[in-house]
Amino acid sequence: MPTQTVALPLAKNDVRTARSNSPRYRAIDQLSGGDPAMLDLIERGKRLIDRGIPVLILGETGTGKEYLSRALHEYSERRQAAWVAVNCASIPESLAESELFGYCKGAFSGALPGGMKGRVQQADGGTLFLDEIGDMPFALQTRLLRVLSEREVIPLGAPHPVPVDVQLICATHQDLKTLIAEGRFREDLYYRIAGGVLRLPALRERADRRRLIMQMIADELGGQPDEHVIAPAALQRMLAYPWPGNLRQMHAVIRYSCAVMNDGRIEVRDLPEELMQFTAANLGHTGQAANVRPIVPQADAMAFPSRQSGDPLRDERTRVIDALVGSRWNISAASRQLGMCRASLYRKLRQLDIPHVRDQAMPAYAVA
Ligand SMILES: Nc1ncnc2c1ncn2[C@@H]1O[C@H](COP(=O)(O)OP(=O)(O)OP(=O)(O)O)[C@@H](O)[C@H]1O
Repeated sequence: MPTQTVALPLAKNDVRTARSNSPRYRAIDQLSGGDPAMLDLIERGKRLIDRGIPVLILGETGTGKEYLSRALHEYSERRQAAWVAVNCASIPESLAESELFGYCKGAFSGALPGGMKGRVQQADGGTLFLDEIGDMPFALQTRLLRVLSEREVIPLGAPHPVPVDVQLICATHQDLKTLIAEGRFREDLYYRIAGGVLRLPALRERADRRRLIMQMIADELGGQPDEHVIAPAALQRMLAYPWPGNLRQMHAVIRYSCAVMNDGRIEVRDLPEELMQFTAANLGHTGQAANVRPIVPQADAMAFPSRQSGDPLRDERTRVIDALVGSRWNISAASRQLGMCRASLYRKLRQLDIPHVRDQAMPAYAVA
């Protein structure tokens, strides 16, 4: 199945030129681990895709917009033809027109002798994925609008238009309505590209995080999902973490953890720094608590006096809090996990300034 990505000479940040090294795309039905909003979105996407309706995928960075675009193409009747991705944010304005629409022999000095087919024409019969559409230069928006309404392109220097038939999928993390209000995005183009809008949920809002984590670990290690490959405290931390970088960040964390773990099991110490430093108590400060289901009454993190970095007791305190949160404050289970008796754990709580949950009006910890 042909796949093309833009590798513009001056594009410094088109990360997708690396796709050929790690193209682990998923089929459309594998994009959800059972999250109801995702299941609904997938069903709507499947119904839309072969109707000649342009699809607009919205979502925060790293929520899987490109994966969804690719999966929709693979599901569609156009799957035998090309899926051509263009990152509108990384096209230098001076090259944009020729890259997108192509040019004829001798169109300008420095042009390839035989001319060049533009990306739109390369996607003929298949799918054109315009990523970061909100960053498309205004002048180019006007040209694109014409292509979409006339269903033809005029390569630079060409005497006649060339008909094209593409399924258009656009994506952006930006609020296009705001860009329109600011005069940075054409309203008529918006209505042309937003035939069907699919809004991907942020990872912190998804109810299928546990299954996603297990599936990503299984993919990384090869094999079936298996909860034994991750310690409960490490899993709890991943479930409670707000994932500002969404699936991209989760994937990177899992790759890292699988690379550094010992004895085939991910422990808290195998998590990268941002998760090591994260304790559920941070939720009170990040404002993410609304997306996280509390296991104990919600709380003010100040209830647990925090220790500064460099404090030798800090790591131990984090480890103890994780065990307590992971066991839902079951002291016997937490002490077993920490390898100490119940009396020692109570002593530790006093030594590390961790008030027992029952002694607080509003204890601080939450898990997903
Ligand atoms: N369903 C999935 N399963 C596993 N990993 C995924 C999935 N979706 C996305 N990823 C991971 O997240 C990364 C980002 O995905 P993708 O490029 O589709 O997101 P995006 O929303 O288009 O990002 P951006 O807004 O930055 O362009 C992928 O490279 C992959 O590592």
